[in-house]
Amino acid sequence: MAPILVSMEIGKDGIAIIRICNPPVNALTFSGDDKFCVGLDINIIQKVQKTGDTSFLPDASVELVIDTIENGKKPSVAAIQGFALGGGLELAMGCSARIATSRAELGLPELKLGLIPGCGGTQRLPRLVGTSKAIEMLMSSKIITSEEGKEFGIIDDVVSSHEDLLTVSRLWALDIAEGRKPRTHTLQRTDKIKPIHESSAILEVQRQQVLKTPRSMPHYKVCLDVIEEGIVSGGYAGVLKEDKVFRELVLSKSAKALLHAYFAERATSKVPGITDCKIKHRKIEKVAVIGGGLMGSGIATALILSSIQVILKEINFDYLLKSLKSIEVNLHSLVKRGELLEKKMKKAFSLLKGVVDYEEFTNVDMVIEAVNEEVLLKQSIFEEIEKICPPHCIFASNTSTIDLNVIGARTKSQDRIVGTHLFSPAHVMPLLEIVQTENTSKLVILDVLKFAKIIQKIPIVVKNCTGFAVNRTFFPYMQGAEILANLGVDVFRVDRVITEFGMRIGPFQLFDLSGYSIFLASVKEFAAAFPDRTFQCPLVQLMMANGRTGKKNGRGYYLYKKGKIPEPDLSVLKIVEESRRLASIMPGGEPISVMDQEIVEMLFFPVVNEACRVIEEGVVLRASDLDVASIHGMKFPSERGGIMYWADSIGAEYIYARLKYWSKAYGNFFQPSQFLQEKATKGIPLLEL
Ligand SMILES: C[C@H](O)CC(=O)SCCNC(=O)CCNC(=O)[C@H](O)C(C)(C)COP(=O)(O)OP(=O)(O)OC[C@H]1O[C@@H](n2cnc3c(N)ncnc32)[C@H](O)[C@@H]1OP(=O)(O)O
Repeated sequence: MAPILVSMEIGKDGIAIIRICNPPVNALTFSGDDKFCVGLDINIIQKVQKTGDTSFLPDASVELVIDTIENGKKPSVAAIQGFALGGGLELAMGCSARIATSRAELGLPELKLGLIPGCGGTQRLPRLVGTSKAIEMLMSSKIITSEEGKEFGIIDDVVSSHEDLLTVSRLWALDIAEGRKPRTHTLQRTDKIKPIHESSAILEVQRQQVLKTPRSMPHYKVCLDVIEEGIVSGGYAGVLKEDKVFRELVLSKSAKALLHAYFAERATSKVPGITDCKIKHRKIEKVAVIGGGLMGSGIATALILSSIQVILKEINFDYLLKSLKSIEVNLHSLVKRGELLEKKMKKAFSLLKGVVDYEEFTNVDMVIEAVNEEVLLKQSIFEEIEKICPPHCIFASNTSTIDLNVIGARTKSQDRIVGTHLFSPAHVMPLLEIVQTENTSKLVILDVLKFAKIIQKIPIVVKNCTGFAVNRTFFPYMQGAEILANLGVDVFRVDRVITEFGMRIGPFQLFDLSGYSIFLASVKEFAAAFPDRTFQCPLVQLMMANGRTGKKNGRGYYLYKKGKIPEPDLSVLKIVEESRRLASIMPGGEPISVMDQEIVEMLFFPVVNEACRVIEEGVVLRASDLDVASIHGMKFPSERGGIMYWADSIGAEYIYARLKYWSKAYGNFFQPSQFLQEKATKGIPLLEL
């Protein structure tokens, strides 16, 4: 690791400017060129986790932040630009004042990494913004703007430019040093902290919330305990407890898994042969979206929120108005949830233009087709846009199943065709699967990778195949649930066990939410591509024949009523019985008996198995891409590190043995892949290629 450059320069006014430079993001440093500090160097955390030796962690909490900065002889002022995150914001909160540029971003995201702040953040944040706000910021790991920071009480002054930052910070330092402004010691402040009984009540409400999070996430509750220690016994005692807990948590199972997920996510934007070459990406400023249904309107929402100009095309004015309305609803719901300012919503909406023809397509940089999954329709659209769009324009399809070569078969622009598979709702779900065919140019992939960054999506670059990486890998999860139901396992028990494992909802509720007809269309595609391992299950058709369409008509495995939590509909059990009779896969005609753990394994081991095939076929660049895909595409619990990390924590040998056993008992669906067998026999982790 290169040494961190520290410089100190004393100006004529007697104010010393300390700069510590540690590119690219100033990990636990004061002030580099464009980022204040993004917190403790995460590579150090990784080193501690690999070695089990916590002595690699800096002893900064008391000695540096309390003794030197907060209680030192001279007052200090934090001049913040870029990011002040984690330990970076904690250093700033130890200063007597904080000045930030208007574009600076602040936050304590440690809980996202399975940790709690370790430099006094659990103590100083409540003292600056009040207990409730501090808990909200900590629990959500949310990053806020400097304007919000000022409103909440973290930031003392916001300046409009980089040039003003040092000038204004210097003035603040002089004013404090010469007594014109008070020198504050955040840790000693009590004005924002409510009396103990009121604070305890706030903390108790949060504890009840935390109980709802998976058991494998201890740090949420521990964080509340540490905040409480500071309220009951004082800030200094709180800092000491925080330091102790931080060091324990670094080595916890969930922190290791979450850090793996963090590094896996970082890796996805690095594509050998593309991002390491000297190709320069082009700007994507104006995008046409074709089709304004659920996906298209979600995509348009995501784009305008990222300041991209959007032309939304529908086939007639009726449909167009509906699409524009959906986008408006999407934006309003973000405002209502406090995730978007009214002003920004208006600006976003002004970037949208609805059309019913191709006239406006002459100067777009990219087209994203998001119409129904009909091959002929998509082919004619691509043929049409090739005639109208400029030669640099990228032709993207949001298809989740159809072969991109088939979609682009009637064009000459094979090199410009790419898959941009977003997940619904597209303005909320963070994953973007970028599908490259053998003809897609490197430049187009590079452009779409940059585009992903602009629209704040996590990209994974995958090869063209049925279901691509995410749907293909997770299709067996839904099929596994159907098999279990037909083997005699209660559908509601399956959902309960799976949510206890950490999935947000169980597979049967997922059937209800995603819609039965979409699932049936996938079964058709998968049966054609992988006939040997696709289970033809009568259950979904039976549900539809009984007038159930899931959430759409309020009746599925669950009953859906506006504003109410979905309730299991026990009358569905008769339909499940009928399916069991038709499928006839119960050994000896009797329901099988399984432990809860086996339910988890029978659903997720087939996923691991398919993931192995996806890796072997080179559909993904690295096995850890499937961890990212599982967390962000399927909501696999991040504290388990993703599907492959979780599989490795169990071991390929055990997974192989279980699949082999089930394949003999229940059929080919469970047949272990060659890749898994090899890894199991050689004892090599699945993440190791
Ligand atoms: C004691 C304390 O309480 C404990 C802590 O502080 S724990 C650390 C808390 N801080 C964080 O979690 C911040 C993590 N970083 C981020 O969220 C994002 O990187 C960011 C929002 C700061 C910047 O995003 P962006 O501008 O898109 O740049 P991004 O590509 O992510 O990062 C640039 C490089 O900096 C690295 N980096 C970012 N944060 C880092 C950190 N805290 N330590 C070491 N490296 C870091 C990234 O890995 C990346 O390296 P790479 O190019 O080799 O992959």
